Amino acid sequence: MFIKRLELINFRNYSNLNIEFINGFNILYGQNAQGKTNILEAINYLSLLKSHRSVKDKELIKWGKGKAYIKGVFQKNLGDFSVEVLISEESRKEAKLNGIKQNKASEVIGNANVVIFSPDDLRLVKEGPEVRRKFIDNELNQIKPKYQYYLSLYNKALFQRNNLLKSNFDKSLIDVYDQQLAEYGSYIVFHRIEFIKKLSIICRLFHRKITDGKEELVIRYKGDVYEEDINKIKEKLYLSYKNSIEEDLKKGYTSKGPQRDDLQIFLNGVDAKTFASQGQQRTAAISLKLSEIEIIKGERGEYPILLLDDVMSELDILRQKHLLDSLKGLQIILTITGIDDLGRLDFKNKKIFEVVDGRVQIKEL
Ligand SMILES: Nc1ncnc2c1ncn2[C@@H]1O[C@H](COP(=O)(O)OP(=O)(O)OP(=O)(O)O)[C@@H](O)[C@H]1O
Repeated sequence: MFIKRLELINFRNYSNLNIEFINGFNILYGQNAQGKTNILEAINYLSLLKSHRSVKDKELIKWGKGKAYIKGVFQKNLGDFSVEVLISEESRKEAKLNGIKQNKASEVIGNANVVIFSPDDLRLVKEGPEVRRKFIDNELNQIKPKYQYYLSLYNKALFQRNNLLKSNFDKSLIDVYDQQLAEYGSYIVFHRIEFIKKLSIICRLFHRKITDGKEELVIRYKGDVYEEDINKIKEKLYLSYKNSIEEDLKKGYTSKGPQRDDLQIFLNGVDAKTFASQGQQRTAAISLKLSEIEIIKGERGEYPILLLDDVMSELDILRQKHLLDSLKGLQIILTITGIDDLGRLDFKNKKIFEVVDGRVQIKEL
């Protein structure tokens, strides 16, 4: 799949942008704070209907304006399709697929498949569990259209249960939330386990290739409940909320459930978070991200669009080469700040855009 055209009106620092990409290697080049990441953010928004930067929709609207508009025209094997979103200060966002307004976000999410790789992802192994949960959730949001819906229902119920724990509450109400959390949580845990199983096989192979067979990467789901059957997950989750009520009352928050899940990562048999070098951790992160691309290909039958946000500068030459060698055949949209970096990116089919203060022009080298 690839994006042919992107149109932005009053999105971040863009008043009006119309940009045509090639099905190859697209380079957004420019100094800091010019609007390179904003373009990647807009493309990613068309895939997930939310920003990858954990910001509220309103922050995406150009300062002083009331609405922001994003449109992307994509091409996949079966033909072209478009996704449009209108984000407004006052009302709910409106999304269209092929020009037709959709009432359910799940009808729009995941049509455009995008993998975004930013310097934060290079810290996937090193950072706390929330980064790894986000990695898993973003992937599942794309391949399971209902996942984001269940996740938001879960988070709402969790927020209400936590509020109840902190207040003078009627104890019987807690059970209502325990049932809701078990219902929504079982969907989340079931799909996370299934995804991590697939991911573990693919990333092991990738990692062997990237490290010339020197390192063995093993990943494992770490959660309160591990079962294959969704009903068993539901039963066990329900029991874990029930059994932890005394502890939760003391703590003032819900101590069990998928909001605490993690991904354990081992390199040659030892915990990579604690024992691996920074370079090894980064390489493992690359293997995980590359596997994400393969999983989307497996589910959707086509490669996703790959957005690389300033990751090249954080990798040494050898890792840059391994990364780029693994990416042939994908549409890549990449941001860089240094013009010198361009020489190192040895791609034939490329288009270079210079980004200056919310304006983009094609650059011939
Ligand atoms: N809602 C908004 N309205 C107008 N301008 C905005 C808005 N949000 C962010 N900006 C501006 O967008 C610019 C940042 O753009 P972006 O994050 O894309 O930078 P970048 O070119 O990727 O830079 P870097 O190389 O530092 O990552 C900043 O100048 C910021 O002030």
